[in-house]
Amino acid sequence: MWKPVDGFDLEEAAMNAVISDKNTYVVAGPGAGKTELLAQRASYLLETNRCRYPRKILAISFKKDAAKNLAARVEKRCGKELGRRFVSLTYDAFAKGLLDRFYRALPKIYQLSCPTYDVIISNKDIISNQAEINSFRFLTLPLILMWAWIFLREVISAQCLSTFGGINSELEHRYGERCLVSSMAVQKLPLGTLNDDRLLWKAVFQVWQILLKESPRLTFQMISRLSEYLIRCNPLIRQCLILTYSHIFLDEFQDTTTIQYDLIKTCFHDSDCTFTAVGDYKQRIMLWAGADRDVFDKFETDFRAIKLQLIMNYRCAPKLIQIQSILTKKISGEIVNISSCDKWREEDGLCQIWNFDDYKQESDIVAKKIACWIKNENMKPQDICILVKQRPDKYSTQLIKSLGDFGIKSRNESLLQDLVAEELCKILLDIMTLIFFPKAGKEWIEVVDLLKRVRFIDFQDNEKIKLIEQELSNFLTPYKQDFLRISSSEEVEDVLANILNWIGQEELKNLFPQYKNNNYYKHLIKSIADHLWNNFTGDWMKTLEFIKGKDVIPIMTIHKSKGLEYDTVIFVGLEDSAFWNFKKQNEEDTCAFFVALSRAKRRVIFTFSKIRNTGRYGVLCCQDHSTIGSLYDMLEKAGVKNVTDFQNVSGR
Ligand SMILES: Nc1ncnc2c1ncn2[C@@H]1O[C@H](COP(=O)(O)OP(=O)(O)OP(=O)(O)O)[C@@H](O)[C@H]1O
Repeated sequence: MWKPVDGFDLEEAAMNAVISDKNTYVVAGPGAGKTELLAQRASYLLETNRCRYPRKILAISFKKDAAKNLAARVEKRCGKELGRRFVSLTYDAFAKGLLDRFYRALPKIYQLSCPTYDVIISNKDIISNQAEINSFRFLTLPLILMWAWIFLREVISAQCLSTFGGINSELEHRYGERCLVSSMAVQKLPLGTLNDDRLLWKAVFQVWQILLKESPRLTFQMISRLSEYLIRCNPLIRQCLILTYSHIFLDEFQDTTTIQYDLIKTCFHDSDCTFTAVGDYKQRIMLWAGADRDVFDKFETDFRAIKLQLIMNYRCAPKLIQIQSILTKKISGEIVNISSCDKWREEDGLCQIWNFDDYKQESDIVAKKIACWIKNENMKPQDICILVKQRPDKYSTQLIKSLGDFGIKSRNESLLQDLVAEELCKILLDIMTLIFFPKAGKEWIEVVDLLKRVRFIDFQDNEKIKLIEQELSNFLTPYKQDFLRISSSEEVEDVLANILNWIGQEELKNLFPQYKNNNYYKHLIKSIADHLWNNFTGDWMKTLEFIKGKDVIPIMTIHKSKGLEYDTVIFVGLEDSAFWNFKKQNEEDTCAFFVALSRAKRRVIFTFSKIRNTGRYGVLCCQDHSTIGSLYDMLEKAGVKNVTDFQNVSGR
């Protein structure tokens, strides 16, 4: 009989979800082991061949690093060989992969004019990029001053709507830019009338045509709509998908948007694929990005899915679970009795609010405290996380300096988190590590394994594997000198390109189809080179460790912290200006607060500073917390202590 892997004990409902042959959705709070449940289920399905060879499991997450972490967990639980049949992607990568492979199968009117297209990250750039192009046509004098350009841009941007694909002035008058861009992916394709508004439909259609046909540029939402359309129009492609994947996992299901749900439904509804979705209503923090409030109900109805609830919290200490229960009641009205795991004592867990006169005092004290913990509690920097609601640059610059004074490294993850999660980045960092430290065992195994896959070498063909190892060893030796001579980011890029040439760029792209888009591939190599060079301090090995996050305190937004966990979390700036939209999105911000609180295993500190440099150009602003008073009320109700006296903090 199959038993959970790696000595994990699963509560009854979790075990039922792991071995279920029905569509299920698991609703559970933070730290309940939802992600672990997916990893265990993957092991179960692969080890028992319930996921029948050669079919695979498709897991879909929101963030690149979440997809990567899940794949790593599965590989750890059931080994590399079986782990290859676990395909872990983000929603965006799944949709883009379909479009990139099958774009030719789209009906003519929605076909791309060429196979490569740029991805528009922000909706607002749908129009403003075009505005720039058009405006340059008007502004032929290169010497026009910058301020004039910024001013004109606003005006031109509005004008652009009328010139944009010949949209007439009536449309321009009737619909602002915002209305148009937010309507682009609202409907499934082909476009019909939007709320019977024929003119709006016409305008949206024209913008679609321009973005598809004239130097193609698409948002991920548009990519999802196109993928959904092409699957709907091509039953054979859908059949291929169904034959490839027998089981589908959906992580963080509470944040699924209607567009994403439509795509999944079109791909796999009424098939023999079995779904497992996991999520937590209280961690729904993507409403602003279109998360569908009814997604659990839709899923239950459409897929006749069975609901399972978990009651454990394996992550957090009991005192923190108590505080979370108070928030849970406020967010969902539920009174649930969550149990902690038995590694904790009843009194374990600490939550405090630290109050400061200004942000400099805050940085100074927080850095000292962290230095104390690292020294006295034997903690590693990566056991600690600094969270902010938004703009890590504004909220953490001073703190990074103060930590640096204690020799503690910290970094803003928003610049690196996604990049480091890229396969390409991992491959290059592994090879660079081997160049400087040929005995790095883990990296050696990873690179040899990659070469075996790229060169189609049987995993048991020891002779050929030896040859590959020799080839790798010969390749690495001269590169150390090349790196030591480097004096610019461009030169790093050249060396990286040489490494990739040696592996075989086309072969790599076949193995990782996400890199078939050449623009994206080149952009990635450039970003990796820039980050390596910008963080180079004279010692390449140290630079590599920094990029990998070794001995570095991560600083990130709450959104980036989803799914992650740390011994200690310090949330900087529990203040009105950080939660600037609290009145309008009270529910979502309260959920965000809940996510922040629940990332900590043992200790969570919230800071409040009376003065902070949050104004434009770093202008000092007085801070308040009356608007987010309900968050303070909850903490007070949970008995969380306010600390104002830091006299005895030494840090040394
Ligand atoms: N059955 C289990 N026994 C012991 N530890 C577990 C078990 N399941 C999960 N854990 C541990 O608990 C922690 C939280 O697990 P996991 O990340 O899977 O939770 P989650 O429900 O996905 O959390 P969140 O929604 O807050 O991101 C991890 O450190 C994981 O290794």
